[in-house]
Amino acid sequence: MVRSFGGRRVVDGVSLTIQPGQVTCLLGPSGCGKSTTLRMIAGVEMQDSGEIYVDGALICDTVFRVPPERREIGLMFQDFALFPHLSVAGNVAYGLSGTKAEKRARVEEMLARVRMERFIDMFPHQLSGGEQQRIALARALAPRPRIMLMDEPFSGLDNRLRDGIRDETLAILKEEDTGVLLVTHEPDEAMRMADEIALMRDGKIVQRGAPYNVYTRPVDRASVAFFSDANRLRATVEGALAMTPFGRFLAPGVPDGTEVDIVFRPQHVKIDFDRAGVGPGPTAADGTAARASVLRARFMGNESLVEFRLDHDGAVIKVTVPGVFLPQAETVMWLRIRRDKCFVFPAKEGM
Ligand SMILES: Nc1ncnc2c1ncn2[C@@H]1O[C@H](COP(=O)(O)OP(=O)(O)OP(=O)(O)O)[C@@H](O)[C@H]1O
Repeated sequence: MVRSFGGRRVVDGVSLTIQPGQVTCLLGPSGCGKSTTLRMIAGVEMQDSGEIYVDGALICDTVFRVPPERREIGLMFQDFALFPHLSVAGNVAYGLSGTKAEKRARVEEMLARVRMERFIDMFPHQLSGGEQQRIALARALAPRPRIMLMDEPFSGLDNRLRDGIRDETLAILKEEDTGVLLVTHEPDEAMRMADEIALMRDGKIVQRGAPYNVYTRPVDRASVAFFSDANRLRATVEGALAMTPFGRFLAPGVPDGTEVDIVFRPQHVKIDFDRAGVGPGPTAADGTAARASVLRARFMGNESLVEFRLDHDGAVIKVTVPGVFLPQAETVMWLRIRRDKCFVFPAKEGM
């Protein structure tokens, strides 16, 4: 699908398949086109080109268009948007067809599913944020949508509530066997919820896969950096090898003279104390140790973040260590990088 605003391609050739019972997370930084993609699928935004199918049936191309309310798509957005003048029962019944008794039965079933039966005659303003969120889920699922579209549905909730509600929501969606497309800019949320992550940047999906694969086999440096802090060493390739203070890295197929970035996460750096100016010897798993001095160290709760300055070229390397580790500034130490956790990417200008 493609959608441009003012000559800028905000969604640029996005193609997605959502499977029943599976949660696909469209993950990316603010403004990359996630919501616009979702809005086109929902039918509240028209694509410039592209087609949308539900269960093999065309629901929208640039000529033909099933209206949003007939797409059998459930929607859930950040602000819940419950109807304030309708009771909980009225909200959940909205969008249901059938006799009064059938509607009532489905409302009761859905409220039981979200453990909100007691609230059936209350009004939205009498409910907490978490309770409203559950009603919004019940309302969206009541008509048995074939796909659920969720746009940052948990971002209005406070942190402590969020994890619990996320897990509950996920369990209910799985029970209902609904296919879900969930938009989020939070990697943690995507890792927690997704069967598949579609990583989006500048209107394009740059990578798709199970959370583990997207995290451990990123396609470029920006993808590494999107999930966590990322360290970078820039090096020039000679004879398919990139020389760094941490030893040589393989750069197969990269022409001589090309610059590459060696990228690694702070949790994959090992620290050793200096022993009379000597560090640990080189190993196949961790390469060569490089001398560095502590710039600053901060306690982060579960871990400590220590920033080092490399003797070699003054580059700053971030290292996380579980628990409390707060060495004094200027302490000399030796750093090694876990070789199996490093990525070698072509260097990009300005990055
Ligand atoms: N109706 C519109 N008119 C003009 N520009 C728009 C319109 N809707 C979206 N845009 C622009 O398209 C880009 C993508 O917006 P979109 O809301 O899809 O991003 P997003 O990835 O969902 O971001 P966020 O997480 O901040 O919601 C933004 O730069 C936005 O300003």
